Amino acid sequence: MACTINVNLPESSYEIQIAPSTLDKLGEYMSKLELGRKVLIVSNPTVFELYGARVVNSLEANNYQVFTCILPDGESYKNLDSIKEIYDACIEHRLERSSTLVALGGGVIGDMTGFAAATYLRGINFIQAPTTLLAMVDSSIGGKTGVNHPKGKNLIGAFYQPKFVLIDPEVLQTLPEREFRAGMAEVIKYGVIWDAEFFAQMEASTHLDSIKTISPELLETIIKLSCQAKADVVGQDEREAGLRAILNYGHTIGHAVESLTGYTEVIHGEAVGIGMVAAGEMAAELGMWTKAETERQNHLIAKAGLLTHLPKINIDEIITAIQIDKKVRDGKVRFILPTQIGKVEITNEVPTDTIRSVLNNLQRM
Ligand SMILES: NC(=O)c1ccc[n+]([C@@H]2O[C@H](COP(=O)([O-])OP(=O)(O)OC[C@H]3O[C@@H](n4cnc5c(N)ncnc54)[C@H](O)[C@@H]3O)[C@@H](O)[C@H]2O)c1
Ligand SMILES: O=C(O)C(=O)C[C@@H](O)[C@H](O)[C@H](O)COP(=O)(O)O
Ligand SMILES: [Zn+2]
Repeated sequence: MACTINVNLPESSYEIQIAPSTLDKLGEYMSKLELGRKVLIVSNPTVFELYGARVVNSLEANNYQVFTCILPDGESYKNLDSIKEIYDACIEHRLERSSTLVALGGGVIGDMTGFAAATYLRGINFIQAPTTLLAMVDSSIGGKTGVNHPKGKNLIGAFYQPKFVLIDPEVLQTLPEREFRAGMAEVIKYGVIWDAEFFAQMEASTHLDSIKTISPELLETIIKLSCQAKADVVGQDEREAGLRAILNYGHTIGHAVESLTGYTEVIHGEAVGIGMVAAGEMAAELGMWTKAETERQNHLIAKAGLLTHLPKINIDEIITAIQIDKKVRDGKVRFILPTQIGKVEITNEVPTDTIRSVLNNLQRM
């Protein structure tokens, strides 16, 4: 299944390499870029125990001097304290401008490592080695890096691109099923916002809800088409001046749900699934697409084993939380809403009554 996808950008194009056992080739890939000899691997105990030795061996075999920074596991550690731990390790090991940070883990590790790389010495090299489905198909690509603030998701960050992304799909075999399903939410997102054919292919498939039973061919397609969709969008609008906002489909309500449930009860991908259901229902209320299309979308989300109703959260708190969404303009919350499977639009404003009634209905389900 080896394949290369290019992320074409004005100043910092790079490759996404997808191949089995590719983690063992990280050192080799790095050598081609003529980077400095010092490398700091940023990971967490869960992932490092499983895959750290392979990455260390590959780097050492290519004459890199390797250091590690192992952060606690979990979204609740995606904060500035963890970034300070990365800076401390960089300083302790005298990392230089030519040195490299390697993010080995899911989206939490990837977002934090990218932010530390963007800011340490005003910018050093970084590489994404994603180990969750979500990180492979979404967070490792496109250069959105950052951390959460107690008041909301990803409020502090920078756009900063990796030198390359190395995807070894075999590592998904150890991923907990819940995390696999969460990744499927971002995969389904690409079908709704960008690729109707891909959506239909998933609709016609079975076993979308388990890494143990999904067919290897479908998994391969899912990773490739998702990476391609993300690369296409980011290639047209690196810094979210316009088009890129479509990648935020489902995230306005999703981020509020995630933060209001303390980042553990509902994890990112699950919250995005609920957010897509809410956005689809809003679009139907506003006559932007049909009820039948909403049901097609919701059916696929449910088939991937994801929640389609809103957990018990105070709806006023959700309405308040969405006011700090990054798409807010002139104080108005803007939503990405679908017009048909494969197409979405950014709205100017959705009446608060519509938001409230959709959320109420989703909670009663
Ligand atoms: N930058 C972006 O464009 C972007 C896009 C989407 C999501 N995100 C961010 O990504 C984060 C979510 O990332 P995530 O879903 O990868 O969660 P995560 O990073 O928390 O990883 C999920 C869990 O899986 C474990 N894990 C990772 N790989 C494993 C493997 N191969 N085997 C066994 N266990 C493994 C991790 O230790 C963790 O416990 C959120 O913070 C979200 O905001 C960023
Ligand atoms: O890459 C993007 O652009 C996205 O919006 C991808 C999202 O899946 C991701 O969760 C992103 O981190 C959300 O961005 P934010 O700007 O709303 O924090
Ligand atoms: Zn996301």
